[in-house]
Amino acid sequence: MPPSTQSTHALLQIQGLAIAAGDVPLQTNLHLDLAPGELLAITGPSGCGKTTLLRTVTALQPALAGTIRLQGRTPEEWGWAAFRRKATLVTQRPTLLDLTVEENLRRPFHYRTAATPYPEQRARDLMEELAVGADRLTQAARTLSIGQQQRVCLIRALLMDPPVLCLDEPTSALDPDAVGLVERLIRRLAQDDGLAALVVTHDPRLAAEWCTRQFLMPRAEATV
Ligand SMILES: Nc1ncnc2c1ncn2[C@@H]1O[C@H](COP(=O)(O)OP(=O)(O)OP(=O)(O)O)[C@@H](O)[C@H]1O
Repeated sequence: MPPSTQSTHALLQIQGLAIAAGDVPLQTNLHLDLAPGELLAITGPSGCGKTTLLRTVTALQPALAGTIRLQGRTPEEWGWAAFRRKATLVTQRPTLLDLTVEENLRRPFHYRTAATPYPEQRARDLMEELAVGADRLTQAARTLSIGQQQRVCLIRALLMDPPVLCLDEPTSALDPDAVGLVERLIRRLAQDDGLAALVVTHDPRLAAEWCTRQFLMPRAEATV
């Protein structure tokens, strides 16, 4: 059997996926399904390709083989930009532009593929809920602490309402109180709105308590 974890009503369906660093294969024949509301922890040894999997699933780098379908359609069928809005990566290291927090949050809504206007009140509410504070919307984003920046990156992704979030070590820079706030928010969105997530983590508590299933990725097939 290939390494796999399956669910019954797939929102995201990954079949026979081979992921690589350059052209060196890290994992082959991966099969993963994700249903609405599911939070799937991706765990495994350092260097096995967890981040690479998230980058491949969000169409930021090509797969060596296999198919990815979101709501039944491949990235090519969605169009790359539209697909990335529906399967959105929040990277481990914050990636904020040298602008204010609010300008960063508004940025994705400038593009043609944005279907809705910037949800100003929701942004304020999420800034409060994650204890960054709505008063920081006018602050230069890169002057926030790394933990605050990590939460702003999560808020930026959530404002686009993606059906699938790919979270790479989402709590690595957070203190325990902030971890609790992020956990409560993600679980509520999963329960109430059917948000699904792939969550890469080295934290066994996060994998066991936040997530509804776990996928343990084996060691990389080749050393890069
Ligand atoms: N752009 C790249 N060029 C060369 N090697 C790369 C590149 N990206 C990833 N790799 C290599 O691919 C392998 C997998 O990296 P990846 O970041 O996906 O692992 P990971 O499982 O997320 O690791 P960790 O748990 O340490 O974060 C590593 O050996 C890494 O050095």
